[in-house]
Amino acid sequence: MAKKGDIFASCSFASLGLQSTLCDELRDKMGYEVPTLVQAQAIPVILSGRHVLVNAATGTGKTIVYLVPIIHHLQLYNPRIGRSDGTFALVLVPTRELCIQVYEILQKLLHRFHWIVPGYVMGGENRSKEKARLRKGISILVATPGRLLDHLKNTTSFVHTNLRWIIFDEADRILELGFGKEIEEILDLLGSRKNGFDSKENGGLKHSEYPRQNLLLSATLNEKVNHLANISLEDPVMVGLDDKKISAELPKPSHKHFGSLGSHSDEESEHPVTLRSCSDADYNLPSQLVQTYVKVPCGSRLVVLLSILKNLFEREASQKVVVFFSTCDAVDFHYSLLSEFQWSSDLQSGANQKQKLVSCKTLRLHGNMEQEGRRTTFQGFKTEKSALLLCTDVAARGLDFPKVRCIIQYDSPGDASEYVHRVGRTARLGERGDALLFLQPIEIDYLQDLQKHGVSLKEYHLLKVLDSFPLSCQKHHAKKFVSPEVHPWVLSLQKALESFISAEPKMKQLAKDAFCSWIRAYTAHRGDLKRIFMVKKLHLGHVARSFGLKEQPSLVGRSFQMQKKKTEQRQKGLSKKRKGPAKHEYAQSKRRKQ
Ligand SMILES: Nc1ncnc2c1ncn2[C@@H]1O[C@H](COP(=O)(O)OP(=O)(O)OP(=O)(O)O)[C@@H](O)[C@H]1O
Repeated sequence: MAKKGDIFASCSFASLGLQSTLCDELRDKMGYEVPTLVQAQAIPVILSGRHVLVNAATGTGKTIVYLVPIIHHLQLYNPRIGRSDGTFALVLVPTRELCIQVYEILQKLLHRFHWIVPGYVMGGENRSKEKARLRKGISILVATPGRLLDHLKNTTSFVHTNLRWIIFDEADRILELGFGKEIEEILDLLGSRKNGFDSKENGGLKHSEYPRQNLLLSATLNEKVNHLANISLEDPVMVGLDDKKISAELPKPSHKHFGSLGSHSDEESEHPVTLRSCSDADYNLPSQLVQTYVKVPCGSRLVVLLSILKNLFEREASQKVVVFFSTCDAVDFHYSLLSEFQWSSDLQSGANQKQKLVSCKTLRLHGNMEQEGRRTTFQGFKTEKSALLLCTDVAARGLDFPKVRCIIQYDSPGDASEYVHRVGRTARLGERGDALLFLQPIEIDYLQDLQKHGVSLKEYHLLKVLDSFPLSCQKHHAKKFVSPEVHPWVLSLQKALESFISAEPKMKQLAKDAFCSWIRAYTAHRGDLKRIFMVKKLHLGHVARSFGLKEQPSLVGRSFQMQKKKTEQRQKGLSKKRKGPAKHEYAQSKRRKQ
């Protein structure tokens, strides 16, 4: 556990300038006694009306940073705001789950302020019901960008002439998912581009009497956020960014910015915001997070994953664990396998009784699931005391699942910022947490990539875990095995998995589909990471084994060869003229894939 003083400030919410009923609400309804450090730094600045960019570690309470000042101001409006006044604040988030999460926090915070109405619009929901809610009026609206743009264009009864705040939560992710164009259109439609703030009329839109205030928040920032900051923030204050992260190109100090403990410069500046590229900046990670990696040969990956999970839940039956995969198909395959695979325990205990290998409740979450299923999993994993969640990166950003003990990244994340957000689902608000990253021996240079961002990992003691499983028929304890591939436990479990999968047509199909999409995702690693995750170095037979397939199916081989050929052509620049659209398509498919 981190020390209290590393997370919480030594002041009260009231001392930040917040109205007393709201402070009572924070204490009584939310259980918050004092603000976190980032809340103490950012709330007074946001209350002052300045545009702000907040960069703070995962799980430090950034949601409250922007919601509370908005509620503070709205409850002071005299006469009280009503539903017919429409939307005053807009919170943009990258995923549906985050949309619901922010909305639920709002509901709690607004308990005593019933005249301020929260609401949300997002992909996957019923448009006409959303239209009806917008017609009635929503004071604080949480939205995913695509659906919001749809309503801005097509829902005439959506009143936003009083709009005062636009918040980009997980700003970098919104842009990475390819929503850049939508965001620019949204800013234009709302007349909220930089230099448009002071005019009362903009593009036919009547602005409220209050000046606009835009806020950007994330635990990681990238070059695209630079652009967004430049088009949406007017003379912003930086919270949580030290001089290392603000480009050295700028004359210093060029912005009002708060260092890690709130020191600030008073000089004003006309300079645009310039953040250092994420390729050379250190990331903020919770200091109490224990980070490890495990080096596993490709063909043993599946058995090692199952063994580690078995070990985790045997050591501590009541805990929550999240495993990240690169594709929806991989989530589905592992979910079915964990739910259905039963192993004869004669190898383990001498009794001939089949039982589930990992005995815990298993849930899955990915973007190809029906909205209702996504919602049920999301809510279920929040409330469960003990469960295993298998998911894609759709769960990597912003989601606040209480008491997650361990994060396993079975498939490597894209760039280092994704690593930071995935591991950020544990060790929140000073709690303890473990993170384990799977790497194949050929991928080990990824550690250097993380190191560049100040992230260093220790090696996980895999053999100790494998040795801990009783295999009565083998005397493996007497012998030391240096590689997991030849460990008797690994060999027998692999054999059992392969027999199970080959005997079950449904499982076999899931395994094949997962194999294909895993290869596609591996091929899609971008930029610098292609140097580490090289498809041509993969042994496809071993990849097949990692999906419990005895051999690489020929059909799969052909589709992979086609994929590989396309990639090689692209790398050689043969398809240069398709480069632009291809990038866009990648972003589109990324939104669907995760
Ligand atoms: N002042 C506070 N006192 C106690 N708990 C708090 C306080 N502020 C926030 N929390 C709790 O801290 C947890 C993390 O908050 P939140 O999800 O806003 O973090 P975050 O910084 O946005 O994380 P991420 O970067 O992962 O999105 C939540 O469970 C929230 O209820």
